[in-house]
Amino acid sequence: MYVKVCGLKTVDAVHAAVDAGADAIGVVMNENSPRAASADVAKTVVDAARQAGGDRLDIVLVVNDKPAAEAASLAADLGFTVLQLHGRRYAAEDFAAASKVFGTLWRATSLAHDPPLDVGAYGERRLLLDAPKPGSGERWDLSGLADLGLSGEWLLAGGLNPDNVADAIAQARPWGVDVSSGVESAPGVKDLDAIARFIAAAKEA
Ligand SMILES: O=C(O)c1ccccc1N[C@@H]1O[C@H](COP(=O)(O)O)[C@@H](O)[C@H]1O
Repeated sequence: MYVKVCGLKTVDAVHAAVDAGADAIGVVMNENSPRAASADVAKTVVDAARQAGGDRLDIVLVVNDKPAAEAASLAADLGFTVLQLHGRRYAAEDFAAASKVFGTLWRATSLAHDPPLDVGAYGERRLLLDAPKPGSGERWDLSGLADLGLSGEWLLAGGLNPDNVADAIAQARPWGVDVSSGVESAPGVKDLDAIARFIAAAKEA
């Protein structure tokens, strides 16, 4: 099981995730998020992630409030390896614009937005299915997901935590999982022990 831990802002959190076996870490650069990282913080996290995780770790910039081409330039300038364009504001033409500037794109969406469900529909490398409110920590209805016939490299997100991730995997059968609020002690503050527990639970599922 591929595991991404999102919303990291500190070097300690990067080390906790990498040491526990995370496959990807995410940094949110979204003004209204409790996890919003400045450019300086993002650069520090990216450098620590590169050093700790080497080439095997995906280092993901997450945005949902910036024009796609601007987000792509930011991802390139700061040294990210993946750009996650999150939410319904990003249409196929936004992915086309971003791909001129930056190589690896992920599309994050919600079933509530009735998106195309085939991975790569907008030229993205991976698809992430999230709750309607990104980064809210709210659970959403996973029943029926396994019947949608999703295939390929898609990640489940939204309201996951160390205690529910194994059940969520059994129910939805994703290729990977993604967590943010569920490994925090307060909004924007990562709980290093919860990060390790989440990764262990997902990998054992
Ligand atoms: O975390 C945020 O604040 C955020 C802001 C804008 C776009 C996406 C954001 N987070 C993404 O939401 C998923 C699920 O979060 P949670 O586990 O339910 O809190 C997270 O993996 C991020 O990719």
